[in-house]
Amino acid sequence: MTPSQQPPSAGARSLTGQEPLFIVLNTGSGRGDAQTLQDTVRRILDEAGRRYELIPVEDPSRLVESARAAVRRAQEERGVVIAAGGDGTLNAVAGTVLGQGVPFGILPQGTFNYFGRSYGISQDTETALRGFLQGQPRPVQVGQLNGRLFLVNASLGLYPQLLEDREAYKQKYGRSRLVALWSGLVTLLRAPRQLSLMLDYEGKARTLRSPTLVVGNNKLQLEHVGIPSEELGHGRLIAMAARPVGTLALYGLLLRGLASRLGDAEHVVSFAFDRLTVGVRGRRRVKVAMDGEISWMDTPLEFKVAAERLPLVVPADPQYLDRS
Ligand SMILES: Nc1ncnc2c1ncn2[C@@H]1O[C@H](COP(=O)(O)OP(=O)(O)OP(=O)(O)O)[C@@H](O)[C@H]1O
Repeated sequence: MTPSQQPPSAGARSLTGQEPLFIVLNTGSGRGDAQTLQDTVRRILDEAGRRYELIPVEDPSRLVESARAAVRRAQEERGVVIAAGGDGTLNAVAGTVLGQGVPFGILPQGTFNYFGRSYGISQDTETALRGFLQGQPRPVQVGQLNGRLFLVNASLGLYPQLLEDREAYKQKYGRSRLVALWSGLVTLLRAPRQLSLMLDYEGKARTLRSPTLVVGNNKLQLEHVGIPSEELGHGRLIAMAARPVGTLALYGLLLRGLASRLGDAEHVVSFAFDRLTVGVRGRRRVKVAMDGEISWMDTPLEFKVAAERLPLVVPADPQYLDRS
């Protein structure tokens, strides 16, 4: 049997430490210098005597194409695909890895790095890479929106707007969590539009007027905004929406959310599901954000837990675990 004929679950095979590594690296991610990052990766892998190929991507519109080529090589040579970048980059590479029988490693380089942080994978490249070198794959749950993967969250309405404005602020004022917070406040000063949502899940149909709907697959982020996350990860995702409130109350609610106390608010509805269909009255297409990247999608939207798990390589030795 050739590697490409292996069943998809073979991606969770144990690593021997001899696999060649195909590293897709977004040179535009994070605040650090991409050259320093590449030098660090080369130094550690040369020292460890590992065979590897660095695939730097300068134009992010070519990320998926580069990731597909890396997956093909990894299938042919029983290798591992590693993504280096922010959650957007990890999303693009993970989307090509899922179901292909190839283990997946990450070197988080973004601003928030919710995905890596929730599995204890360090934002420090050296620690993350050393952790990878002695790590093993673990199957992790990912979500899908209309068939496209998300690692951390997928959303529509106000939340994608917040992200789009944040990106514009980032271009102007640089990358920091403070700039992200400030741009969020500015977005809220413009009156957000209410959406008429028709939700269908677990055999229930309900309608909801809300400026935004966010579906989360990340415990850390849910805990950060104060939403209960116990049901997450057992084949369930968590949806959050603001109940219909006046504009002024909405500002209060969203400010509380930015201050990490969204879950306290009686105006937030959240529920767990394995499959959720969302219609949006009067809209055939809506703007959505998936792991921070914005795109347009046809309605109705279908959110679900992906049937396949992603074989994420996580550090086996606790000295490399980093939850900061
Ligand atoms: N799937 C994708 N398709 C097109 N462009 C992408 C994709 N993923 C990321 N990008 C772009 O690549 C650049 C780097 O994104 P990435 O999310 O990797 O890092 P970041 O922006 O530093 O992280 P953060 O979102 O945490 O600030 C951004 O300009 C982003 O828009």
